[in-house]
Amino acid sequence: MQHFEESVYKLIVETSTNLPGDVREVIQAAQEVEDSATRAGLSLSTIATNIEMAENNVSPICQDTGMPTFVVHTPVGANQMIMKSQIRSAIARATKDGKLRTNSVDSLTGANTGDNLGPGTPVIHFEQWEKDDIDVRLILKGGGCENKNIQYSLPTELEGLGKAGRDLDGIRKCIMHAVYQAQGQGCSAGFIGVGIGGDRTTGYELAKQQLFRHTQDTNPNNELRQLEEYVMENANKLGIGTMGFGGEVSLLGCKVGVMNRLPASFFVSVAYNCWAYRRQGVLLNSASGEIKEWIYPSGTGTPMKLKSAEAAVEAVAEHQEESREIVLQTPITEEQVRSLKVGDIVTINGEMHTGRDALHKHLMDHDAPIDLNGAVIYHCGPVMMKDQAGEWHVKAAGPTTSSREEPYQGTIIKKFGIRAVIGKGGMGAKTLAALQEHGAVYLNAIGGAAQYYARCIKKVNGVDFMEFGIPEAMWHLQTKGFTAIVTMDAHGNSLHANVEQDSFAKLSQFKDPVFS
Ligand SMILES: O=C(O)C[C@H](O)C(=O)O
Ligand code: SF4
Repeated sequence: MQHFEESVYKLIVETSTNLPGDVREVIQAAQEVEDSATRAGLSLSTIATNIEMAENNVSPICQDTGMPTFVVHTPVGANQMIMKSQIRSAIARATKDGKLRTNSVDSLTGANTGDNLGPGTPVIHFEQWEKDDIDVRLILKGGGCENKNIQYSLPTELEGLGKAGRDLDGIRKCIMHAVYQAQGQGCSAGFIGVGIGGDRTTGYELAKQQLFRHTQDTNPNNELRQLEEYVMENANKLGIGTMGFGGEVSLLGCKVGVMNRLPASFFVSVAYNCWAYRRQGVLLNSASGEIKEWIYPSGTGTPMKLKSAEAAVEAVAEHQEESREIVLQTPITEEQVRSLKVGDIVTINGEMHTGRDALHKHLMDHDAPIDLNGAVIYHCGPVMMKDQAGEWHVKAAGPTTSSREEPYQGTIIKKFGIRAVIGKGGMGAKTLAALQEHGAVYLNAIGGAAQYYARCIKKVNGVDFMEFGIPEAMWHLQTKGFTAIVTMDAHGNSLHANVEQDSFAKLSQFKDPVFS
């Protein structure tokens, strides 16, 4: 087993940096369906570029490298304690090498352990099997899509869909609702794993297990196969689209599993995974620990179709009446911001500042360490590495879900004179009102495009609040050519509110029984 740790390290690096071939195929099919001269089309081409960049740079596809979750099958007699300790070492090494973000945080104090190790992280499930080899599978599922998981207890009443009973049709309604409620916030278009039955814990486990299936497989259970096909055909009629921008493709995959339940309970558990569907596996020789084969097709065999960023932006600006291309230099003035409208594609040059949960909470009752008048705040928790000269470099830096900052954002815009907030998934009514009152905009960046945005960051000018940990610190970043779309403007318009309303109206077409 002398190679076991090295093999697990290779598995982690591959999973984080090279999206598997079967996942790429599905994203390519979505690109075919979606009109490229739309916001959704632009997002998909950015995603395609990002996938290629991650592979070439051997760097994280998305800065949120998720909760590392291993499922290991071992022959009888294999020493699971040694494997566990070597998996932990491989995780720490991959973190040190910038292949994983420091993602393990003390739930009570917020302290980051700095190496992805801590109570409950990483997650490792062992199973014994009759075979001689060791099968190690890993999924890196990020926090934003994890927040969009949902569990239903049947029977229940679902908004837009009515009663969902304890039968296949009730399950169907839950799944349609699950896709609707995620909107674009889990970086749609997504993949869902569904677990029918079990208890609250095993139901979610079953749902997550489905995400280990091959994207092109067929469910051996005939009823579930029909259900999967139904969902794939109909969920895309909701019109949520990539990043929740509206569009033809909202869901890329649906896999359903079933297990027994207690007479009193009937759970339908849904695990929502973003497009950055990072899962891979290796079959290892149990004597040496060397890799015998990879379990899912390598991404390298399925290159993404690329379009230059300029061409993609121009196509949208040319074909969408409401979209203009605008370049802004920071600091931004109130007048500049008030001239922007939903649909505009904005390119930012100059300094921006990262800030997420810890910073927003802090700024509510403290001063900022720098002048934020006219500033751009970027909801982002990057992957950072320090070189030998002590200089910081950005390894991955896509946006995080903005809605978590909804309780604070309006107050902070007002208090510090911030003119633009960049994030993903949109924000709520309170922020929209603050944008209008104080003169600011919300810009939606493409979730998961962490390499694409890292390339726009030319220099790290400084950092404050390192005590919050790397993802939560306030990084001052010098950017050039950072492009995002205005989805909430200073005139009370919100693309997110519109798409949510439209998709809600569409949801009710799935009210009538299908499987009865
Ligand atoms: O934590 C992050 O950087 C992103 C997160 O996965 C999210 O989708 O909000
Ligand atoms: S930012 Fe988006 S792509 Fe990245 S982990 Fe979160 S949900 Fe997934």
